[in-house]
Amino acid sequence: MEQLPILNLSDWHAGGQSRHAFITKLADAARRIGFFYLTGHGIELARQQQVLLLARDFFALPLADKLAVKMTNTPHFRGYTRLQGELTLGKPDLREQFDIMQEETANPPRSDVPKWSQLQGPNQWPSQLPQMKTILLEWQQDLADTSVALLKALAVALEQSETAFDATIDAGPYQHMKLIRYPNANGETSGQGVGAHKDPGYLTLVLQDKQSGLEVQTDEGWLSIPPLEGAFVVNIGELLELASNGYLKATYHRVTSPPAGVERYSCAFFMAAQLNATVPLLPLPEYLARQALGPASDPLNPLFHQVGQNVLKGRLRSHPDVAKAHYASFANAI
Ligand SMILES: O=C(O)CCC(=O)C(=O)O
Ligand SMILES: [Fe+2]
Repeated sequence: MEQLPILNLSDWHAGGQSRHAFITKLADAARRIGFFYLTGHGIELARQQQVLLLARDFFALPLADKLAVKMTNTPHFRGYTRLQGELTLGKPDLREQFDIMQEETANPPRSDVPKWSQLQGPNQWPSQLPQMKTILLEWQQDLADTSVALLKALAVALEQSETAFDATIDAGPYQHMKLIRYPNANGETSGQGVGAHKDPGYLTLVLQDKQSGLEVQTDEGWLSIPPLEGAFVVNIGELLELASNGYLKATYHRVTSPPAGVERYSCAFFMAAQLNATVPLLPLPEYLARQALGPASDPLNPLFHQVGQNVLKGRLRSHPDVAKAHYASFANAI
């Protein structure tokens, strides 16, 4: 079975022939597989290792310390989710995670503002790891910059202006990241680290430790994506599939629990349009439009051009405990 293509982002920044070759390779990977490795992004190996180490330190804290920053504390979908606290395909995922988004102030809940404005708010930080806030916020910003460069390259690959998506991210793209720990299945439960899903946003960048487990759906079955030192695994999200009328592919992927005696750590970063944006349907030239099959949307996750509503719906479905605690009347309505 084939390997994922490796794209070097410094080719995009170099311009000229290198940029041209990068765009051609990117268009092919994003259309055929929806996944690729990214190198040349300028984020040093030492920082990648630091973030994975931080994940280890955080998950090694006593459960009570982790629960002090649990996601259900607030309506903003940030903080700690314990093992099996999240659902994919209606089934609990065998992973624990710590989520942050942009550091923001909360909007007072009011009936005349959209419900998704409650996604915004402050992050929760564990007092035991005082360095965590600075490290992760800088990391998140650097990954946002990297993903915006890729978004521009994808616009060019679709024969659009580099600025085609700018209006949807001009107040800063939506940023969301998770530290994740996957324990081994221990023979007790299914090995669903995370069930098969598509990511909802524009682009996802995943950093894996040395342990495989990520798998991508292809015509020939599930393709394993082993870690490649220094590289991020990048995938296309549903908003890009939607914007390109299905020319770009948001691909199903999943994580299988590691074998006995092993655990797996990863850090996933999700970039989307800003919450108040409406995602454009790009006017593809005829020769590309002919190959656009229409978005093969996940029937369990209907696509919304309106980003805030789309993001909130996904979060409510993944985190039923937060939905119950903070969105009770609303969750029933969608
Ligand atoms: O942990 C990984 O490698 C990927 C996780 C993932 O697909 C997700 O959280 O959306
Ligand atoms: Fe994912």
